[in-house]
Amino acid sequence: MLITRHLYLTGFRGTGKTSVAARLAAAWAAPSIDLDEVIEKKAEKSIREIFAEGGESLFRDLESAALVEVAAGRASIISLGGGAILRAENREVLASTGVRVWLDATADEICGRVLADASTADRRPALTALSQREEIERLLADRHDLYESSADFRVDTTGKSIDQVAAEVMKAVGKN
Ligand SMILES: Nc1ncnc2c1ncn2[C@@H]1O[C@H](COP(=O)(O)OP(=O)(O)OP(=O)(O)O)[C@@H](O)[C@H]1O
Ligand SMILES: O=C(O)C1=C[C@@H](O)[C@@H](O)[C@H](O)C1
Ligand SMILES: [Mg+2]
Repeated sequence: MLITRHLYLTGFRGTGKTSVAARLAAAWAAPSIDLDEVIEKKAEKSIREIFAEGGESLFRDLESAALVEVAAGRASIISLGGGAILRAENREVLASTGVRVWLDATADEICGRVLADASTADRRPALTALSQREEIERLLADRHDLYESSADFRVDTTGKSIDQVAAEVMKAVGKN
């Protein structure tokens, strides 16, 4: 299937953006881009190293630059970092260049997924001084309205398999 606009997957860490993007890309034979990976490739550093060097503000600057670059490219399935919706300039790029699907999940579900996959926690530096569980709860609550207002569709992933979520995204955007 030929996609004519980007499909952006937004949502908190561990909601399945990268996993679902891979499924959609396979189903539609469309390119899939992971914004966190683009940032790491361009910087030639891991996200953890970028945070260690310049903190969250350096990471957010690199994230905004990477988003502008991929948004200008060929129509793709683009999985975003969990905080890509924080900056207004990013939200404008998303709204004007693609369809935005928010993958949501409860804090319990996210904790379970992140704890089950130790590499996820390792690849994502802490953004607060809170415990992992408290950080997830706090940021989910703080970001809720931004995720909501930055989305054309919301898909609740709690208790669903990656294949089920991918099928719901396809249904939501009207391409099965
Ligand atoms: N629906 C699901 N059911 C069970 N496990 C899932 C589901 N979606 C994702 N996972 C698991 O949760 C972990 C995180 O998934 P994934 O990397 O796709 O999330 P993400 O939203 O891209 O996270 P990040 O923002 O950290 O990049 C992986 O171990 C993945 O296998
Ligand atoms: O939730 C966040 O702010 C982040 C999520 C990850 O995808 C990475 O983009 C980075 O670790 C920041
Ligand atoms: Mg991801």
